Amino acid sequence: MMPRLSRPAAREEGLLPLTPDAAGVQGQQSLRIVHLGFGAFARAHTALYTELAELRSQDPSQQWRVVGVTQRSNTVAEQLNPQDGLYSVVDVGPGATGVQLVTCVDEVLSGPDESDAVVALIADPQTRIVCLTITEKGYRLDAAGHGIDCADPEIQADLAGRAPGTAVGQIVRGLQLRHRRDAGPLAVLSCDNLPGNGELTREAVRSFIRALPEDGTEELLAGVQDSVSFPNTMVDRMVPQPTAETVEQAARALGFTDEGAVPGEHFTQWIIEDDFPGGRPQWELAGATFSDQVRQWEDTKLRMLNAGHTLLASLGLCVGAPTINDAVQEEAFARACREMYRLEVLPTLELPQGVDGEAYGEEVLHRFANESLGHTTAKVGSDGSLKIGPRLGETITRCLDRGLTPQWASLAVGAWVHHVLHGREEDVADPLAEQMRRQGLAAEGAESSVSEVLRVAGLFEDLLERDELLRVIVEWVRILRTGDEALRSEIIRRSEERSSADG
Ligand SMILES: NC(=O)c1ccc[n+]([C@@H]2O[C@H](COP(=O)([O-])OP(=O)(O)OC[C@H]3O[C@@H](n4cnc5c(N)ncnc54)[C@H](O)[C@@H]3O)[C@@H](O)[C@H]2O)c1
Ligand SMILES: O=P(O)(O)OC[C@@H](O)[C@@H](O)[C@H](O)[C@H](O)CO
Repeated sequence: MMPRLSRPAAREEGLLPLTPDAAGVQGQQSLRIVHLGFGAFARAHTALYTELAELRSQDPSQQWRVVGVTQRSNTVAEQLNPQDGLYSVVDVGPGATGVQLVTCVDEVLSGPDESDAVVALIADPQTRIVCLTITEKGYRLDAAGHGIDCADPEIQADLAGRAPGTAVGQIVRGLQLRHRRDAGPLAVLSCDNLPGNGELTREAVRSFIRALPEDGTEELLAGVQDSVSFPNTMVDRMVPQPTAETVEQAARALGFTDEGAVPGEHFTQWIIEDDFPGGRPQWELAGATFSDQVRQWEDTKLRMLNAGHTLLASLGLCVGAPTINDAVQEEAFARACREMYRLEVLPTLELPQGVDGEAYGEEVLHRFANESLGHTTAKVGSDGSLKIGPRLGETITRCLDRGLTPQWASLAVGAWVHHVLHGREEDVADPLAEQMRRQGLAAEGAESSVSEVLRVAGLFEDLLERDELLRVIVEWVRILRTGDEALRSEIIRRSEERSSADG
């Protein structure tokens, strides 16, 4: 049997250098990143950038270490802690360069079970950055997205003073303690796929503080204003969930069993606002770009890549395509994606300087076709009630404002609604799944059924007053009801109709 990965074993095999003391590096100051939501993406992207930056840094006086925090299940803690925090990232698909061992993680704490320890770490002066990859739903925002949802029972329990169970609760309790101790400045860095993720996290934190029942909230708000930054950032790397094959690939490369190995496509990008008052790793050495055009990058990525992902995942779920690669191999679905980019997204998008929108779209489609990735339509298509707005809302609004019918973006919405209403119940992964289906199916007629699902999801409420949007979504849902072949032919027919109109 292959031995389990650990620091002593890896050192013995020459995978790790000797300990810092033995290597003679004196006076190192270890600074800390606390990463809330230490799932697959955090390990294959953000922590990997820290690892590579540390490896390439010429500055031995500072060393950055990461403590991961699980939020819901303790699987990652159970995988990484017996390995002394070590794990590997397996590059898969075109351009893959192999397996990278990540050594910068000290430990993984359990958010649910060790909440007080998490708060204490956030408050520790050596902690300079709190990162988040907690998924869209982890922010527990109100329907308008302007702050936390004070009606959420978990938020209420955190506000009432229990050891905090939500990510925003953990951050605020940590900031409270930090403020009392005068522990110095901090950056809170949301790396989730949300537009304006930094601003949105700032608002979540501020609204939580405002809702606290205790005294001293004004002072804390002022402290946050003075010493806590919330940089916006765009993150990009397709990271599917690890499988047994990932563990096997890592084992072949390392000679150890790595229960925490994660896969990722070779492509990776990170654009960040440079606002880290307590310092930061030299992530630029690992390929990150510090830019004042983060908003344009975020919009481009969300409205092109993530919207395309949502379109393909929803269509794939409707026709039984298990992966994004399977979905994009379907000529009709790839066409739908291209048409959405060409006719609806690009004409209404402000691209970052120097980016060619058409080439960006083609590259994204090429990345979707990575057959080694196994990115499932189930995972990408999950939580549609929270993802559709940030990915498709802006495109739909801007098209309607210009008098254009956003029929391809509406196909993504229609396919998702169809899946919610008629997919196998166990396949609809969404916090509102049960309510959307029950109320949607109880409504009389296709139109009411679709608008009921969208209403429960809090999507496009103001836009639905414009008949055009509801009409086109309902049309797609009707086509989807008639079967997969009818759907494919209708997509091809409409795209050809459009091409001949253009030509
Ligand atoms: N996987 C990717 O390709 C990718 C790429 C770019 C950005 N991201 C961002 O990273 C996020 C996580 O993706 P992942 O691949 O790591 O997923 P994952 O399922 O591996 O991990 C999700 C993490 O979020 C936490 N989480 C889930 N629900 C939560 C909740 N209600 N409250 C608090 N925490 C919660 C989990 O505990 C876990 O740590 C995505 O939602 C996205 O915003 C992912
Ligand atoms: O991670 P989610 O669930 O927010 O979205 C699923 C995918 O669209 C997403 O993770 C992409 O793979 C990623 O954004 C690529 O950078």
